[in-house]
Amino acid sequence: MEFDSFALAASTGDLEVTTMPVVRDHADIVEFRLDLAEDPLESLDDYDGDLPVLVTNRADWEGGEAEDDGRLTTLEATFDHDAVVAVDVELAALSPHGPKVPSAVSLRTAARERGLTVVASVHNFRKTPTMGNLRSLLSAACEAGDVGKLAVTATDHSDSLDLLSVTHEATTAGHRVATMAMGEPGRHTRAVAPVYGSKIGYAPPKSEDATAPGQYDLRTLAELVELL
Ligand SMILES: O=C1C[C@@](O)(C(=O)O)C[C@@H](O)[C@@H]1O
Repeated sequence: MEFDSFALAASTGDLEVTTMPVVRDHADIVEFRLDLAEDPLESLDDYDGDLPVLVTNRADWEGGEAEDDGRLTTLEATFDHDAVVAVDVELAALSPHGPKVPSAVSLRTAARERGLTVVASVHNFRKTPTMGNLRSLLSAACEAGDVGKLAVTATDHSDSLDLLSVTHEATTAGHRVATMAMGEPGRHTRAVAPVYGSKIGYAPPKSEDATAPGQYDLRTLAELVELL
């Protein structure tokens, strides 16, 4: 999957949601959060749905539940599954001389050898960095992956405007990006960022199963994006 146009991801730790009508009607892809699943590899083996899968095994140091021990091995073990078309890897794990050990550079090579799309992601659960930092983070993510993803926390609307501006700039420069502001003041960016070029939206099938702060449920986000 190339993510040349907007794709809506049903974000979940439970692949069984793919049988729900709301998911079948509105999702283009499933983001399978391995770190939120009971037995991720077994669930993937049992998966025979039609939706392609983006795999994520979010590190505990980046807001997820996965500890470094075995995290990348589990992630890479999903690559042989036919439904898996894309993988999310944290930018901090991809910098060859970065602080994060183990490094995910060889996992990225393995993903590309199998034709998977690599989403290089950056999250900030505390704040929205300054414009200059947003720009450099997003451009580093675009350099490291096929899609550069930036999820920050907005504390007011000007944070949201900054995020939308860098989304627009990067898209105009020819990059594929996925952006969103987490938290209540940034919520609308989930619907609006696609207008400025963001290529992936994330939403839980049911709002009580949100995988990040401020997410709309899948049906609501689908309707908002469609309307805009
Ligand atoms: O990185 C992202 C985006 C996200 O954090 C969000 O804000 O919707 C949700 C995560 O599941 C996903 O991996």
